[in-house]
Amino acid sequence: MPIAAISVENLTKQLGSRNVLKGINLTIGQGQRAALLGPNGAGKTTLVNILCGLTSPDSGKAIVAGHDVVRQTMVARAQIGVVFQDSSLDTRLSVAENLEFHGLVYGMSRKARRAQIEVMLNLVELSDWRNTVVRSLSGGMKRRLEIARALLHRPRILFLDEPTTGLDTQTRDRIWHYLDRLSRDTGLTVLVTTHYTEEVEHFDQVSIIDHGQIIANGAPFDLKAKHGTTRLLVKPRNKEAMGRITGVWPKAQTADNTLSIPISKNSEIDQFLAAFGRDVSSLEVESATLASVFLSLTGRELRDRVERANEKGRAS
Ligand SMILES: Nc1ncnc2c1ncn2[C@@H]1O[C@H](COP(=O)(O)OP(=O)(O)OP(=O)(O)O)[C@@H](O)[C@H]1O
Repeated sequence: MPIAAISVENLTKQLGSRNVLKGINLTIGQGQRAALLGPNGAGKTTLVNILCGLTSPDSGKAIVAGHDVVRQTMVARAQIGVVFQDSSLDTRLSVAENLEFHGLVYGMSRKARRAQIEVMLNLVELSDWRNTVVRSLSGGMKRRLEIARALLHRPRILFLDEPTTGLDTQTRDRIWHYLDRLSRDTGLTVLVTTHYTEEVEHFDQVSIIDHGQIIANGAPFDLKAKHGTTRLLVKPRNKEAMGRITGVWPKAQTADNTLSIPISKNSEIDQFLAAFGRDVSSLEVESATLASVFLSLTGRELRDRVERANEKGRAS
C-alpha cells in the first residue's frame, strides 16, 4: 500500500442516543480512489464530516494528509476539498463568482485564482457558462461546478458525499470521467460515499460500512472473490416448469418470473441444464457484483430497487 493519505483508528461517535460510528479503522493510500459503500444511515456522512474537521469524534484518531483532524484542523482542511451531499453553492452568484469567492476564502492570490478558475472550468466543461447565474444551471452542471470549486485550491484529498445521487446516467459517467482523469494525472486521493455499487466497481478500494462499522474492506475484485455470489438468472417456460425447478432449488429467489439461483461453481450450470434444459426459455449467468457482496455479508439488499427507480425518474 502507498503512503497513507487517510488513516483512521478506532473512531467512535454518538449522536443523540445513537452510536453512529462504533470503532472505525480505515487506511487509504495516496492517489487511491476509495469508496465508503453502505445504506442510508450507515454512518458515511458522519465519518466524512469527522475527516473534514466539521464534527469531532468521541474517541479514536483520524489523520488526513499527515495532520490530526482534531488537533490540526485548519492545516488538515487546507489539504482537502469537499463536495457535500446538499449543494452549498451561492445560487445568486455566477459560476465564476462562486469559484472566485472560494479562492478568496482559501487565501489564493489573484494570479493563482485566475489561472485555477480557467483550469477547473475547463476540466468540468463549464467555460462557456462562467457568467451564468448558478440558479439557472441544471442539477448536473451545479454538481460539476461544486467539484470544480472543491478542487480550486489544489487539495491533495477530495471527499465527495453521495456526489451523483439524483443525476442521470450520462452526467454520472461524466463526473466519474473527470475524477478518474484527475486521480491518474495529479495523484489526487478520492474518497466517495455512495450506495451505487456499480459506480465503484473500478475503484482501488471499497470499504463496506453498515450500522457504524466497516464490515469488509478491499479491492472490489478481492471482495467479490471472497464474499460475492454468482447467479443463474433463469426464465422458466411456464408455471409447471417453475414449480419443478424451485422444488429442487429451494434457495432460488423469484422476481418478474425470473428465478435467481446462487451457484458456487461453474459445474452447477451444466448440472442445471442437464436437469432442466427443457424447462427453461432463457438463462443468463450474472457474475458476482458488489451488491451481492453486501447481500451475502448482511442478508439485506444495499438499496431498494424502488428507490433507485424513483431516483432515475426524478433525474430524467
Ligand atoms: N444530529 C443527529 N442526532 C441524532 N442522530 C443523528 C444525527 N445526525 C445523524 N444521525 C443519525 O446517525 C445515523 C448515521 O447518519 P449518517 O448521515 O452519517 O449516515 P449515512 O450513511 O451518511 O446515510 P445518508 O446517506 O442517509 O446520509 C443515521 O441513523 C442518522 O439518523
